[in-house]
Amino acid sequence: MEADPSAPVDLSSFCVSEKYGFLLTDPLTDLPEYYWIWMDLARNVPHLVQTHQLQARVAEMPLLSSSYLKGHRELRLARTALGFITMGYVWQDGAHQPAKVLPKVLAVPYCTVSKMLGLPPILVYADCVLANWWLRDPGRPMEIENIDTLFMIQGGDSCKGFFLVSVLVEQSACTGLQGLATVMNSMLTRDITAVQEGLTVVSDSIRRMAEVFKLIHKHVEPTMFYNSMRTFFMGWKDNPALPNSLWYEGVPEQPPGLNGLSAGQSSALQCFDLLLGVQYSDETGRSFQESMRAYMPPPHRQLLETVSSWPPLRHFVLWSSSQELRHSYNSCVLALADLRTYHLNVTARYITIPAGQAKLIHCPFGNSHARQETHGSGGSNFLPFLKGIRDDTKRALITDQ
Ligand code: HEM
Repeated sequence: MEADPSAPVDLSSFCVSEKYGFLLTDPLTDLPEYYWIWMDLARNVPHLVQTHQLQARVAEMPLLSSSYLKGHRELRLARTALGFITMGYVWQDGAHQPAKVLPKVLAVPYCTVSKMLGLPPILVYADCVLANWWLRDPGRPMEIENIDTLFMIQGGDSCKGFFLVSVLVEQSACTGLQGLATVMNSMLTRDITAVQEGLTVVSDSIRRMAEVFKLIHKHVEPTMFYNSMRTFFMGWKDNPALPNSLWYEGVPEQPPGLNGLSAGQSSALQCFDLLLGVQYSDETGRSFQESMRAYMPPPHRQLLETVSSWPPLRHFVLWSSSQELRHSYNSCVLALADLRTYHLNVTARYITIPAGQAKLIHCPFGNSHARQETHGSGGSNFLPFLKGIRDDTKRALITDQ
């Protein structure tokens, strides 16, 4: 879809809903009976991995046709189920002993469904967060006690907590996306007051995201995150444990090496960066952020392209000479920088500190942990990357000089 900056932005055309933002609206919880085996294995991944049975159970699976899947939500549920089975299958025996071949019964339908959705055949944020939730009581608000996951990986309640807190952070971004559309559309009509109001909505939403993010401390235990969950998030791009990537059996066109799961695959912060004109100064950081877009659903990717091709907000703020508008813009930039500072502190608690403890107890995984200390599951050398991107955010502030 080509961006047309003379026409107003309509978020629904990018599969962004008023109520749920980038989250999939009302994900289905079950597939047609024909696919019961996928759902059965996917729902039981933690137990089957724990007992080292998943690979054997996959080997017994029949090769199912994807052609009975109807509509977007069935495809998303099928993809999410196959994604959880795949991660469990590859990492069942630990970070040091991954499966090198994904068998045909899994690889073929997974690649087919992924192609239909325009996503790579690996578990991404759009699966395990955006499409992996349901409301226990649809009449009650979306709070952590009232939502649940469809699928999990190792890590018990911490895994559930990690996915659900991310769901709630995404939901908090929802009003910010409405604000973003207001800002973009009001720039077209040069309505300074409406741009300012839109920016206030965006910064309130980013602050709310940061507030909700704090729930992570209550619901995710650092050692569980570091020792149990992260292995299952790892991908097969530049991963020394899989030097030849993963072979998708029976698939004529082999996918390239694929990055592991990262919340960097969320479109929300990238959307706000593009709106505010945050420039990634470091080449590695820039290419990481850009590469993450291939792991986002195509309509969300298109929204990012549209925001990036819009007339720049920073120029508009400078052109307006309005102190109030400049203040609202700067307040938004600061809210985003604060969220990133908070996120950095979270990575210290969940990666740096447990990594130090693993070293002290002579972790048997040896080298595979050496990489896990410095690299995020998405594959970035995360500390300089996250610090750099936080500093880039601050640099977007409009000062008097
Ligand atoms: C235990 C909690 C978390 C940890 C340890 C963590 C860790 C990381 C790491 C290591 C990266 C670097 C990229 C990579 O290689 O994966 C990253 C990036 C990122 N994470 Fe998290 N993360 C956590 C939770 C979250 C949550 C809940 C969100 C929001 C939904 C989030 C949003 C992001 C974003 C947007 C990036 C890309 C960098 C940026 O735009 O600032 N993270 N995270």
